[in-house]
Amino acid sequence: MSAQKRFFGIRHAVNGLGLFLRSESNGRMHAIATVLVIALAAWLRCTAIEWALLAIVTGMVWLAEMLNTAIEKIMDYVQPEIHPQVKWIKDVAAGAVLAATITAIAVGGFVFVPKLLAL
Ligand SMILES: Nc1ncnc2c1ncn2[C@@H]1O[C@H](COP(=O)(O)OP(=O)(O)OP(=O)(O)O)[C@@H](O)[C@H]1O
Repeated sequence: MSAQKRFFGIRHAVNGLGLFLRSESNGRMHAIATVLVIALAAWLRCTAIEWALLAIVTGMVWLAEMLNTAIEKIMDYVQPEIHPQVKWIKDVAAGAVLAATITAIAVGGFVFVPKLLAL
């Protein structure tokens, strides 16, 4: 792949991130939550491994939410009418976001709660 093609690929991906943040209230919520997690981790002086765990689960939530949003948009485009199959697809995609969020909350709890209790 040429360097120019690679550059434009990254530009489209950055554009996608911007679209998600501008058009989706969930995107802005994730951005605020991410800033809060970073601030809390810095304040509580997390170790490198704790930072890594927080980064992984935060990234997982972003990944799940962005793919869920893309799936919702595809379904609204190809099948705007009510259909049981669309319900199944959208519910399962939303379930992936929930699974990632529960994991992130659990890891956040394991990392932050003992540090907060020790203050
Ligand atoms: N075309 C459809 N046919 C059947 N059920 C649908 C359809 N569109 C939406 N639903 C149901 O409504 C739910 C919400 O779908 P919608 O596309 O409104 O997502 P949303 O409210 O924008 O979700 P999110 O909060 O994740 O952005 C789906 O999980 C599904 O159960």
